[in-house]
Amino acid sequence: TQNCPYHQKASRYEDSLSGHLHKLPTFAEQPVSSARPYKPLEYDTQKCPDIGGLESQCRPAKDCAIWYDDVRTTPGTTCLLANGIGHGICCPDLPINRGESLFETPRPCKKGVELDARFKRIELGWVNEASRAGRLLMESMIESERRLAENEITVRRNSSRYMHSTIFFQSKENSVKIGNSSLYAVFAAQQFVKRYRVKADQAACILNRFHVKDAGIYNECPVYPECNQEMVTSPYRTITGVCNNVHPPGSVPWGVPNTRYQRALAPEYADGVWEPRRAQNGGQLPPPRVLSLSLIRDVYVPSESDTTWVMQFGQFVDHDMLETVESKLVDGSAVPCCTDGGDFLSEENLSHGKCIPVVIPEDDPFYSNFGQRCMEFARSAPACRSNGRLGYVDQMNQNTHFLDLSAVYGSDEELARDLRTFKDGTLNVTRVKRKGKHCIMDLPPPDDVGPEISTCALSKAVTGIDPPPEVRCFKAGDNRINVTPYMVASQTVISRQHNQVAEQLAAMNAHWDDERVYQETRRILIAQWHHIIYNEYVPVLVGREKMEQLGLLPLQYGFSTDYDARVNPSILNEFAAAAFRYGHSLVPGKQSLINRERVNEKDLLLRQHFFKTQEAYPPGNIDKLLIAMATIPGQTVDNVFTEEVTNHLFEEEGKGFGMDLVSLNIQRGRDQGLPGYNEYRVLCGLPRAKHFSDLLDVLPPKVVEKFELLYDSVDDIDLYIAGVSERPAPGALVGPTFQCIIADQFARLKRGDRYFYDLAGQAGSFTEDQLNEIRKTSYARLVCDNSHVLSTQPLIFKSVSDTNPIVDCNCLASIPRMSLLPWKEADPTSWNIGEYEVKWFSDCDYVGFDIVYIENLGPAENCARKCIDTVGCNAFWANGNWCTLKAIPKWLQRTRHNGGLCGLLPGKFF
Ligand code: HEM
Ligand SMILES: [Ca+2]
Repeated sequence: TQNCPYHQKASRYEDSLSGHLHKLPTFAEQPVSSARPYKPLEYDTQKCPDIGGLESQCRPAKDCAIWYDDVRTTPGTTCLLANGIGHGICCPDLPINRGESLFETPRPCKKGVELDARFKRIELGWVNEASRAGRLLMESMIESERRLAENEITVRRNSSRYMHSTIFFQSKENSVKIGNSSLYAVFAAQQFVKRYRVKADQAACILNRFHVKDAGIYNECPVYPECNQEMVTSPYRTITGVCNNVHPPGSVPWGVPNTRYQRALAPEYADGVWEPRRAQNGGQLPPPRVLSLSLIRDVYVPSESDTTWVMQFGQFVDHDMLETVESKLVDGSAVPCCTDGGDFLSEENLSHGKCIPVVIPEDDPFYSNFGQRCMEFARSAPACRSNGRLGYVDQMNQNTHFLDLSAVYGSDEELARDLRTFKDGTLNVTRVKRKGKHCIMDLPPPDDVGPEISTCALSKAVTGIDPPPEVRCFKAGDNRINVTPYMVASQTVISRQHNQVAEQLAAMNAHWDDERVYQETRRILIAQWHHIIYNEYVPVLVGREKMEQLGLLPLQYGFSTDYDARVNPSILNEFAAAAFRYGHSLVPGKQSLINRERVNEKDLLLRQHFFKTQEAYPPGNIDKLLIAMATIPGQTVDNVFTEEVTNHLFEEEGKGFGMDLVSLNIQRGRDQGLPGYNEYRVLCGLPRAKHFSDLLDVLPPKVVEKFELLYDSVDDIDLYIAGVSERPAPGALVGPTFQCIIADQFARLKRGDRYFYDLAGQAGSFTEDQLNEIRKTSYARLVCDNSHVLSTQPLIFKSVSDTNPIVDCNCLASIPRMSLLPWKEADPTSWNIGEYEVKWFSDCDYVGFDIVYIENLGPAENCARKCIDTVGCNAFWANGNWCTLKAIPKWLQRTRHNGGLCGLLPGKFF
């Protein structure tokens, strides 16, 4: 029907398939295996201007994403594709990647640091003693946790702390176990440095000499399977990412869940082990909340070229790459770090060490209205000592580090199974019944945890109506899917895409079972995901030149050979705790519903919609959220944040205040041991600042002024606050320091991923035809194909402009769609007309071979008759094995579904 184009769309891959088989391909369904190198199509008669001295050609917009800034400022770069039917953009070929070297892994013994003479020889006895003391501390920690419970100091359901810890940082049982048991080694190391007065910058070097086992310290690291031949040669990545990097037996594999973040720089813990950093003068650093208050709030600084999708896609990618394990009580519940009334816990109860609450100043212009002095903050959990030696704390990632859509498929086998239907390779969904004239499509499946985590509906107090009973939290590969309505909409698009591709693959390859369809679909989706990230998203974030420098540019044709088994793909601690949180500066205070006429129907105030999924259900709302993200300008990365996250993060209904995300970010950086901003300037090639005024090269004067006021030394400045405040680097969304950290990370995720989508000669490599189809992917196309937005601009991260105008989703010239035809596999059980070699077996022993002719004889009976008349039928393919098959009826069965195609065996039998 007219109102429901989706039903017509559902068969789109078949359409393009039949197009290939029966008629000449239209311009839009360009033949599989597009030209190489990029050859302008004949109809592109228009002359394109030179761009930056380079010759340019008219292409679909997605092939110009990386040039967009240049294109926008060069006149005459809009062009017509396909005999004037589709809108295109003129841009040059991409430059050749350079692929410069990545950050070096820091070593336990710092260059230039002399060990004190008394540490030249240390006996194991010292460590044993420290280990005993550490064990006592551990016992006392467990004791104080018991006291907390006795005194009924717990995290109250529905409080913002509950949302932060139990819902946002939902930790899996084994992650909590690893985190808690790893504390033995942490306490032992802390006791050691304390007792023997080891200087912080020597601690790692000295501790590294001791094996935890020798010191009698409990250390439980998960045991990983060895990589067998099947894992090494599988075309599909494992769900956990294990054996992506083929690890030597007994070692800890890279990139798998519950392994540590790596570091670009050695940490700066005050004690060299786990104590948060202190100021250079030995005193306290400025309280995070004071720094946060120095930021500018709620001044809307719209981006002149980006859409809100840049923010939202970033968060989605973030949820693929990482989720830090937060410390939990030994029983797995949230750690309370303040009283429910917002005061500090008394000394006695504080002693368990998992907390470093954020101090709220007495005169806080906001929180003082609510009598709040203490903001909850539990430390990130320590990772196990995977190298078996003592040392400083590293934090751990609960997700697969790889870009593998783990936010959709799950990072562990159990969850991955829960998300599947095990029918036709599809994922579970919520089917919303059809109401009214809207076409309602599937939503992600409900989380079946039950009412314990039932904060997903807005109460009557906010909406004036009782929450409808069907409202549930959604379930996905990452638990943070429910964090905002935009996030739900983003995940919805990908889960619909999975099911569409699966449906088409299954139809095309009837002989594939559920597992095969699921894995092939997952492989295609992850490849599309990679292409969007490196072709559309990373360019916006770090700019073309930085991409070229680090080898991040996607190829226009052919294969890459960039995989390097020595590159550790793991997420950098600096990336997780600071750089990739750049996105918080882009978060808008409201999310909106905008209809197809581009009329804003409704604003959702963020504070009311954290972990509320109610708005995802009404028919058409997902579309309206998707349109809003493509329509509303994004923001700039700067020191301007919305109050919705700096005062009202995870606000409990009716309280009037929530948490402050900027304070959490700064505190998290200290919690995870990040050195100061100045160190990262040096790492990233900026001069080390000696005075505050040296910061003016990349920071605005107003910011430098504030830093000078608040920090005692330039070396004290926290990475996060300075990083977001930097002026954007040329061509980039972020400043040079975040740009350098983010680019290094995306280079690792490319070079260190054996299943990266454009690699040649790897187990997971695509054929060239397949790869060229994947390259047709754009984010706009995925949004178009999995919603009813009906029209959009082709570069969805970029605002609508003359160069990037809104086009109809059906316009395949402007927003191409990949064809799945190269995934059509010859089905050995469904014969096509032609000649086949048949192996002969006598009771399954090989006796020889013959040629079989398949021809079309009409109905199956004819076939059987001819068989008997001419040659007789003796053997055929069954269940994937060549075997004798003497009975004619089975032969009939095999031919029947082929509508009269029949195998004829000339002459020779046994
Ligand atoms: C409404 C939008 C968002 C909300 C409510 C939100 C909320 C949060 C919260 C509460 C944390 C944990 C803070 C802590 O205790 O350390 C966090 C961490 C983080 N956020 Fe966001 N965020 C949002 C958007 C974004 C965006 C747009 C990006 C990136 C483009 C992003 C990247 C990150 C990263 C990388 C972390 C670290 C996560 C971890 O270590 O597990 N966030 N966010
Ligand atoms: Ca992942």
